[in-house]
Amino acid sequence: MAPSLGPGARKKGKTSIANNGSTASSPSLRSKTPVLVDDSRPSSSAGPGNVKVVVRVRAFLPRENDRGAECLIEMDPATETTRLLPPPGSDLANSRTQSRKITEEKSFTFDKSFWSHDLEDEHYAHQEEVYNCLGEEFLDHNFEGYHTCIFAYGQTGSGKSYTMMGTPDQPGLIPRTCEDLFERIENNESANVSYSVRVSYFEVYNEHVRDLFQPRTDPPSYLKIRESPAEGPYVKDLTEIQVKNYSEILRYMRMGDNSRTVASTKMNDTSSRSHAVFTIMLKQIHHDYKTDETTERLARIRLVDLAGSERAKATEATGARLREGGNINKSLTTLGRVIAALADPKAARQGGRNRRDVVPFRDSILTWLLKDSLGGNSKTAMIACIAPSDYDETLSTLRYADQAKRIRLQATVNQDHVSSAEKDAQIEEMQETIRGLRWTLNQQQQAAPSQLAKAVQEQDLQSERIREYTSKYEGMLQVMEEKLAISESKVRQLEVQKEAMDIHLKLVLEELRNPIKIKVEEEEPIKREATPEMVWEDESYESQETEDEEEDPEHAEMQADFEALLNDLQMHKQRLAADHEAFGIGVET
Ligand SMILES: Nc1ncnc2c1ncn2[C@@H]1O[C@H](COP(=O)(O)OP(=O)(O)OP(=O)(O)O)[C@@H](O)[C@H]1O
Repeated sequence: MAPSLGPGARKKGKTSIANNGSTASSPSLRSKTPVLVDDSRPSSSAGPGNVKVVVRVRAFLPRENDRGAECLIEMDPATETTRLLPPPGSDLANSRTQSRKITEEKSFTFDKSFWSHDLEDEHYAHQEEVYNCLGEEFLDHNFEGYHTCIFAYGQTGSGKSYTMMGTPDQPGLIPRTCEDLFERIENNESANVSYSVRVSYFEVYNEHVRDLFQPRTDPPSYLKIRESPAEGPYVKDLTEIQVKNYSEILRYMRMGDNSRTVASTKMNDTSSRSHAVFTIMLKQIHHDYKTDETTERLARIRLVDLAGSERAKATEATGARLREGGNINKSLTTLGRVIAALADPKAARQGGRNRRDVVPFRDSILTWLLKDSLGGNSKTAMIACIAPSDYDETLSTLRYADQAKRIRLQATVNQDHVSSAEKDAQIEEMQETIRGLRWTLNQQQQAAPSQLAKAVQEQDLQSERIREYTSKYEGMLQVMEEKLAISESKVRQLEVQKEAMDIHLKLVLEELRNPIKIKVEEEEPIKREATPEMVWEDESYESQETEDEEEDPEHAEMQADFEALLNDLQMHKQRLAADHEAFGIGVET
């Protein structure tokens, strides 16, 4: 059996893009270990397991119109080729390029080129098209159980934030992904699948990580990075919020976005001075009522708006802005070195430990945190955003993008089988740890005055324990919520079965009350009149039929099944009510 875990199907009327040929129901849900994707199958134009790279050029901004800038970009929608033309001699903004006298036409081919330069053009790519061509395909992968990452790269003011976040009128890839995600969840009527969606949002500013779901403090509070063998590098104590619907996720997204470090520079009125990482964790929990087995699929959706590379001269930055710019450029240079190392076939061939040593992930916070998305278990896409009239910066962005195309990834379906007993054991273990932590905290609070000084010294240790206690407690609540979702799914499945049984029983009873009369051929009565024994036999048969109606074993068996089902349903409803009471969650049963 391979039930569909989720509404992986795309909405009607949207641009359809080939994916890896995998479906939501394959590979088998029973597998305990992650399943490796078959890279030999035909795939999208990105090639199997490679980073998908698209390019988008924006329209002129008022300052570019004012200087009479010329568009240096040409795109061919048929071949997905992007051409960068040399700037005209009269363009002072490109004077640095001309002084070197090495400007020439350059041509690149990517998986998709979005022409967003001229609104009047028939090929103009709106926000919706960018989502339909990229976001939708990546959300399909998430429902299949893959981690994904989409990051926007480009010089300052090239349209990264516009593409990722957009405006209230022209929402970008992040709000569209959130909307489609909840639309798919709500449209999935399968009684045996439950969902859990959690979000987090952080920024990397001046090589520090800041939680965008926490209010700003003075001095600012920064988070630490840890690495786990299973998950790789992660941000410790980062706020993760469970969200139930689109409006809720939108509210948190806006809240985090308003908290981002933004400043006005000469190149961009609202320039992002940090790299922002919006993460959605999608968990699909499939429960099979008949076997009482639970399978979980986890997908991490990472949407990254990088800060833009900038030339200090062009931005005319000084002081804090200059320092920010320096840090931004430093981490982007490291990103460039990481991409170059990953794209290098020699480094890739080394594999294993050596390969990791060669790639300088640890040289910046950004690359360290994106390690998994760039060189590991993820399907990843890069959106190279370019301005229409900056030769040098655009060439540098296109070269980055060209290198990124060659990075091969090892995406696997993140799927696990968890029995009810294992979940219970997990909760029990967590409760035990929490009890222990609570006891230690109480002991410290009740410490005698003589011990107080020592306790003060241990303040750091204690706040660390409180943080650990809170995070364990939140972890336990999450597992309990998942258990509750499974119980609710059981009740839903039983109700569906009961409904089907009700209809079936009604039909059977109806048929027994009004049996279908078989039309007798005209010549038969004539025959019967001739043989009275047959009339007697028929009568006997009729009376037998009446007895059958009363004692039909099939009917009795069905009745027994139905009663057992009702008992089951009653029992699960009682358990569910008890769970609700135990977890203090007021949900109608
Ligand atoms: N496709 C587009 N259509 C219309 N306007 C756009 C488009 N792309 C960008 N813009 C406009 O260009 C300006 C700069 O865009 P944006 O802020 O997204 O750049 P950025 O690359 O994020 O810059 P930074 O790195 O400095 O944060 C904004 O005013 C934005 O509205």
